[in-house]
Amino acid sequence: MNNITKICCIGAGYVGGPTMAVIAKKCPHIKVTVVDLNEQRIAAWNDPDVSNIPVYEPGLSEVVAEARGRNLFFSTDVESAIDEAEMIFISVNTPTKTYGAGKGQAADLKWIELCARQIARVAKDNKIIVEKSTLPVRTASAIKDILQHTGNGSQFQILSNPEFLAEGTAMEDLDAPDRVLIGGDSTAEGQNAVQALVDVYANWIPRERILTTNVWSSELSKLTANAFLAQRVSSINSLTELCEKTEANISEVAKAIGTDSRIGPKFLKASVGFGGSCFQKDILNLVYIAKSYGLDEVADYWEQVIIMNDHQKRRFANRIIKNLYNTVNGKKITFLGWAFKKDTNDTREAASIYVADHLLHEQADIAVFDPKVQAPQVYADLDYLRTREPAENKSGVTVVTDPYEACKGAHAIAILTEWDEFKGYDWQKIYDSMLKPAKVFDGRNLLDAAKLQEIGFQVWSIGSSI
Ligand SMILES: NC(=O)c1ccc[n+]([C@@H]2O[C@H](COP(=O)([O-])OP(=O)(O)OC[C@H]3O[C@@H](n4cnc5c(N)ncnc54)[C@H](O)[C@@H]3O)[C@@H](O)[C@H]2O)c1
Ligand SMILES: O=c1ccn([C@@H]2O[C@H](COP(=O)(O)OP(=O)(O)O[C@H]3O[C@H](CO)[C@@H](O)[C@H](O)[C@H]3O)[C@@H](O)[C@H]2O)c(=O)[nH]1
Repeated sequence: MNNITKICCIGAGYVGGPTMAVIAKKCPHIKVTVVDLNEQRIAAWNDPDVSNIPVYEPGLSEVVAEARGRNLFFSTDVESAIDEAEMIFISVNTPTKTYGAGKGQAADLKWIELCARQIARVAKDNKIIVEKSTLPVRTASAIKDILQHTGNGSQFQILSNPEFLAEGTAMEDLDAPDRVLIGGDSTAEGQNAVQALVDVYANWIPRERILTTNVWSSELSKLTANAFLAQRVSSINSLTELCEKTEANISEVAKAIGTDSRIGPKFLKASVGFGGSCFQKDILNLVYIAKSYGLDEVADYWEQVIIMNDHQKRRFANRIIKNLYNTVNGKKITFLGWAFKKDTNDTREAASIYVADHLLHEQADIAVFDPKVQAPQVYADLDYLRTREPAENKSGVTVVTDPYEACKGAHAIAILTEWDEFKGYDWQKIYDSMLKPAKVFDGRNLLDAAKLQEIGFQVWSIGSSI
């Protein structure tokens, strides 16, 4: 089975779409079919105008335009794609459970199980199943259990191949990853399957960057990588508060420690708090797994990363309230940015949602501008919290499509996402249109605080006493 010619990927989301587009681009000899139950999403992937594909990532639409219809296909016909493929990637969502045992911590594997059952029902010959979704360690054994009982004699090999791309840089990350990780069984059949997947990636990735391990190490490495990355953000954020009290400056501290080659400069950018669909979910999952083995100290250690992140988001909102003379009731506060980071339209777990929610409790009047996020998404994010009626979210928040319009008449501007375009705005024009004193709360340390102060703004940057 070493020469794979047909791949299917179940799940056409932020991972399935870009990952498969890159495989299709790099491996024109492989037919790649991405399937999803969500008809609207598949229709968007198939939109003749590639600028309408459902995931915004710099460089993605060009790759889709090149490969779509040649060897890259998007379809809702899940069964045919499973039947046809030699290798099936499972790239469905694995969110935190919102009910039952493990509620609020464990990963909800409902969709993974559905995939396994569907493969078991449809497959008529041997297949390699690749876990691309982020999964709790030992999930492969559950998938195997389901697949081994098909009764039709088909053989399945389960591989773990976690994805490490970050949104906003997905295409670069997929093009030249630090490493690709593949976990498989140590049996001859398992190693054959590993080799088949290594051969796919070796079409463009140097062999020495393709790491192979056992399945469990691979599954656990994904959760560990995210826990370590998020821990760095919480560590630097924990010190922002101390900097504000002591006249130290967090950017200077980050630079000073980041030049130590043992620490390194990346992931030391202080912020309003990390967001995204992965960090919180994966750490909570790690915490849950540790607890389920009775490892309470291990669980507590990692949970602290989330506690610090929640504190940072709340602290930012409280800082705005305090600075606006302890009341934001009826005051217009403009959010520049809603996405969880720049260069993506993804808003899952974005800090903006929680900061807005906190300010809405205080009856602020919020205006939102984000270059890539539209109004329905903003309201859906707030409604998902279920902290107030949807009508109240609608009346408390206005989503504006022009940044200058968004800032007009505002008491304060809060920077929630580090979009580059915010730096190039005409800040004098914005200042002139605002109520005075005009305040900027920079949750990303994005703007030049000294320049804004020269214009007349009162500026508060995270982790400095400005
Ligand atoms: N978003 C990221 O940057 C990122 C990076 C690395 C890993 N991951 C992991 O990858 C997985 C997918 O994440 P995502 O962000 O792409 O999620 P997503 O929600 O964007 O996409 C998942 C898709 O799977 C589809 N789906 C669910 N069940 C299905 C089924 N039974 N049959 C067909 N389609 C089905 C959904 O309709 C949805 O479109 C998660 O486990 C996540 O933790 C995400
Ligand atoms: O120094 C930093 C770095 C990041 N962040 C924030 O942390 C969050 C996550 O950022 P990032 O990791 O760049 O984006 P993700 O797309 O969430 O990617 C993470 O989560 C993915 C899903 O598992 C993994 O594949 C990636 O390797 C991992 O970086 C965002 O809100 C960032 O603004 C900071 O505040 N400071």
